[in-house]
Amino acid sequence: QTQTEAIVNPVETDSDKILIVYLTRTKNTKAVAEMIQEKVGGTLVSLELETPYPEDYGAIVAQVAQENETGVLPPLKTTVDLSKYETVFVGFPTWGMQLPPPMKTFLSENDFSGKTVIPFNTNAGYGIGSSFDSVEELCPESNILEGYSTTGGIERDGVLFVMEGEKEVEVRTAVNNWLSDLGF
Ligand SMILES: Cc1cc2nc3c(=O)[nH]c(=O)nc-3n(C[C@H](O)[C@H](O)[C@H](O)COP(=O)(O)O)c2cc1C
Repeated sequence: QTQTEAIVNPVETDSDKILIVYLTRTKNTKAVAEMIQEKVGGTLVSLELETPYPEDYGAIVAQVAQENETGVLPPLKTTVDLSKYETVFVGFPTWGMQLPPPMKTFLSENDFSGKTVIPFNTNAGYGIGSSFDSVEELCPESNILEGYSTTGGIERDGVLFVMEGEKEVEVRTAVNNWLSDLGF
């Protein structure tokens, strides 16, 4: 079925028209973004805030919880001209079982209508929460393809970067299979 869909509605494989935007703190999501780029090409962009989050884990958890509760969209330092891109991969960790506030800012501030949007995620094992649903809500006029998610770090327990050794091999294989299924 996936192959039929790919023929009917082929994904854009011209790497000039592919953008990979990601948010990362401990670099697990960044590692997945780089694996995607190795397979499909495209431009990699890391989302940076005007005012960076605190280094301290407890402090960032508290700040994100407050932003999630109040709906505050933290201003971004990163700006991207989306006009030349047709396919946008958006990568983020799960934060407070939601889409992280900076990615909410990015998706709210830019016009994704008519574009293909593909989410990817790392998390501490509790899953994507409402994050993929939020991508759909914030990009109502986009063609959202099936996303990819894997476990990353567990910062609460002092586990930061895990995308090395066997884990890296396993994730690279899964990412390549997912991208093939999408038609890349
Ligand atoms: C502020 C904050 C909130 C988090 N909330 C969750 C969560 O709700 N569920 C979960 O599974 N992991 C949660 N995590 C863990 C991250 O999703 C996980 O470590 C992820 O792999 C980090 O990605 P990164 O290395 O790209 O920053 C949270 C991490 C932070 C810093």
